[in-house]
Formats: sequence, structure tokens, C-alpha cells
Amino acid sequence: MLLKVTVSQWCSIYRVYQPRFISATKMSLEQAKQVAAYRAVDEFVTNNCVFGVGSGSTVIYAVQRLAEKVETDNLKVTCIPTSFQAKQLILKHNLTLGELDTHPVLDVTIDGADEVDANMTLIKGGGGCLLQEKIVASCSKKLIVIADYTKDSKKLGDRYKKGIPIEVIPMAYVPIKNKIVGLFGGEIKLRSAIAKAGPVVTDNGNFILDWLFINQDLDWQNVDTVIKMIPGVVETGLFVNMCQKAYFGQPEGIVNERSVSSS
Ligand SMILES: O=C[C@H](O)[C@H](O)[C@H](O)COP(=O)(O)O
Repeated sequence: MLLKVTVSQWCSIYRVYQPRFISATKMSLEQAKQVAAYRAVDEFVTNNCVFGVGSGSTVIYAVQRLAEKVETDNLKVTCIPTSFQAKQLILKHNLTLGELDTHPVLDVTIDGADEVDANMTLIKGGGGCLLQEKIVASCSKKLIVIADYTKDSKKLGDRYKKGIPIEVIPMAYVPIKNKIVGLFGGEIKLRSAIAKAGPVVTDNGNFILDWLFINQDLDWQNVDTVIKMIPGVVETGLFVNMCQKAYFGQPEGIVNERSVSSS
């Protein structure tokens, strides 16, 4: 028997099932973040370690797991935050808060990423926290990335479409924008705030430019160096040769790993 469904019937079916589909997808994304975060914390947190706490939605699960382990295994861990958000998470979970003044060398930092390419080059800063993240990562013996499966890509720009974040001094954003486009092409947008009129202001009082690059085959180490030489640029969200290992949570709850040697 052929079942005839009219356009308006299709619309009703779509209206009923679409929210369920979205929430199932959202749930599997959250689950993917959680399994990746738990795995990384279980593998890298040891007693007496100095631990860098990254920023973003995936790191929330890492801090949850860390708090559990500190409690159950009676661990002593000093946590160095990479943002206001990270500091709040450390305090909320009653973990020991440290700073670079007293702990300039960290054993490990666990952080999220917006995209990880085949060479383990990262785009970070989708949440505006790239500067402190890069400082803390540069002081860490290891940088471990935790992410869901949507962040795993071959080339930068394959999956993350919002561009490379660049933190800049506010008075210089227009000339910086013109110089980067002149040097490497593409388009640059000043990031706008959502619950505030005007631009996003970072934890450090700066603006964020999002550079929508076109050429995916650029030498990212060189790009990073050249952009950082422009007066007024504070930091870029390109993390080149910094990350040793990445954990990608999958929708079905397993975790794929990639390390520098295996990429
Ligand atoms: O500025 C934000 C950070 O670089 C985050 O680590 C990055 O955006 C990934 O965040 P999420 O875990 O929320 O995807």
C-alpha cells in the first residue's frame, strides 16, 4: 500500500521530530566531550602535579573529573587557570588555585580546541581565551587537548568555519585587520558581543578579530610569527607544535587518540 503524505503532514512530522533530533545530537556531543575529558584526566593527573586548567565547555568535564579524583584518591594538585572561567571552575570545585608567579613550570595542561589538524596544529580562542591559554601552555611540559569528534580535521578550516581568532589592542584593530588581509588574503571580522552592544572584550581588556582565511595550505608557523610581528597584535589562536596529544570523544562514547608521533 502506498502511503501518501501531504506537504503539510510532512511539516507537522518535521515540527515534532526535529527538536528530538537536535537534542539527541547535542547529548551525543556532550557525551563525547565528557569521555574525552575523563580519559585525559585519568591518564595525566598525578599526585603533587601542577595542572593547567584550560577554558571552554569541554574543560568543565575535566575539572569535574579532577575534583572527583582529588577527593577519592586524596591527591594534591595545584591548578593554574587559563581564564576567568577556569579560575571560577577551580574555586567552585574547591581545588587548589595557583598562579604562574609561584608555579612557573606546569606538569601538564588539559585544554579544549576549536580544531585540530593532522599535524596537531590547533585553532583556539573560539571562546576568546587564547592569550592566557597560550601563556600557560607554553609553561607546561605537556599540552593535552580534549575535544568532541567535530574538532578532528585534516586541514585547518575543514571543519571550523569561524576563522582564526587574533587578540589585539583595541586602538589598532583596523590597521591590523588591513595588514593581515594584505599579507595573506581572506576576510577579517571584529568579534561582536552577544549580550552587550559592541565588540567582545577579552579577560585582558582586548578585542578579538576572527580571520576567515582562504588558503588552507599556509605554513602556520610562519603565519603565526608574521602576524605576531604586527604592532598591536597580542596573540593568535594558532597553536603550532605545542600539543602532544589529543583525545576526540566519539558519539558512541569511545575515545580516539592522536599524538604527535602518530599523526
Ligand atoms: O577560547 C576558548 C578556548 O580556546 C576553548 O578551549 C576552545 O574554544 C574550545 O572550546 P570548547 O571546549 O567549548 O569547544
